Amino acid sequence: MLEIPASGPYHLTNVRLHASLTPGLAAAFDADGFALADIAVADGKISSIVAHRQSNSPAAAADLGGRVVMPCFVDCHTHIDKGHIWPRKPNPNGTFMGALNATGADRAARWSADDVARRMDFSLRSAYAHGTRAMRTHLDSVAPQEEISWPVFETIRETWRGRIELQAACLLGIEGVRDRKWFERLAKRVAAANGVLGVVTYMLPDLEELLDQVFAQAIKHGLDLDFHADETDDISAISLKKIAEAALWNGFEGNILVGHCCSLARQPDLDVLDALDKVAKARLAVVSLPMCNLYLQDRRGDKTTPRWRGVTLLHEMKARGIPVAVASDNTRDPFYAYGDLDMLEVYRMATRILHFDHPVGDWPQAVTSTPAQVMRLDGFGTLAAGGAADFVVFKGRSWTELLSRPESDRIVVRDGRAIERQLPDYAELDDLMVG
Ligand SMILES: Nc1ccnc(=O)[nH]1
Repeated sequence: MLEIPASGPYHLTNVRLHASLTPGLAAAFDADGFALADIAVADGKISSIVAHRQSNSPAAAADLGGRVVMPCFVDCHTHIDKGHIWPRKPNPNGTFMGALNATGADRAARWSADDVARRMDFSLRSAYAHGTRAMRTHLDSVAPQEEISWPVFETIRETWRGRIELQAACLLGIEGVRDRKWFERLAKRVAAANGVLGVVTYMLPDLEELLDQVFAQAIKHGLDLDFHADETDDISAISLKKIAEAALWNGFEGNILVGHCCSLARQPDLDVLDALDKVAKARLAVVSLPMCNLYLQDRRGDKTTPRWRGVTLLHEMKARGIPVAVASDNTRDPFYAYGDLDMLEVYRMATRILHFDHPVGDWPQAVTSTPAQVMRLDGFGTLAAGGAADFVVFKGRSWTELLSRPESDRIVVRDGRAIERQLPDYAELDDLMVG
């Protein structure tokens, strides 16, 4: 069995690395983007990565036999304030409206600071064990929840610093911006927590004015933006384009991440081209949530069969240079009954749902370096000499091996050492699920 040395510097030899994740590596990459390499680790950092040479590996090196090694994951769109409430608040019919109503009722009745903190910690332990290094969560910020969840988040972010870098974005329907005084207070609260300003956009008559308010607050406080947009099959939902237009006419210079954008995949080609031109020009980044949207979209709650996948047009976006990511989204809550914040599962499912293959190209960046850039996390999501020795050692030696099994026996290395990767037991949350 492979053991990562528990002390001192060490070498890993015969490691399979992907071209898209190892920018500095000069090696003969194969058609799948892989090359064999040798990695040296010292003092929690990668001291060197070189192309594998049979002849001059140090005698004491651990031979990985061609296993794939990837940098730790970056999960840029989650909802760990909602996570794991399913047992006490299931979605009665699996639809989006069912999810909104169930979550709203559970939030009002149950989301005390202790409840939110314990479920968040559970989620973070799972993500950490699976190999996630950084995460952005949305925090439901409909009054009075913002006063409960943001202080909990700030405490947990400190507790987890160094294991998972945490960011938070506020989440509310954009109609909430109509209460200007309250929204200005919320923006100030978000700024005080060094957070990200977020809203859910849909086609309201005053959408443009409301977007201007959101941009004005982001500019005033120097905040990045994070939207939930067009999470629907309704082709008249074009708020992604409206966000791009608002970014352009407000001259916004911060980072903007837009999630979901499901309706775009249903729109006529000319409308799509127009929207994507604007998205590229406004330098928006887009995250698709393939597991949650496969579950939630095209479900009518009437025992009919879904006919489309719910994901947005990531290939067309990437071809235009728009930064694109995939992420976990919800876990075991009314929006998605499953999930464990395992970014390998997200990547595996995305490969099937979104065709991240044949060729794989640089799609692995969608769960690593691209979300890291959107989140302004320098050096995260790549493997490079001088960078942190934060990586995941898989059993698989190829894409077909890596993406066929759950890889429950992966080794997660943080600061050069293999971590204990025990997943939390669901029973820990049982007392929160009664009543
Ligand atoms: N997909 C989602 C939309 C809104 N809120 C959520 O938690 N999830």
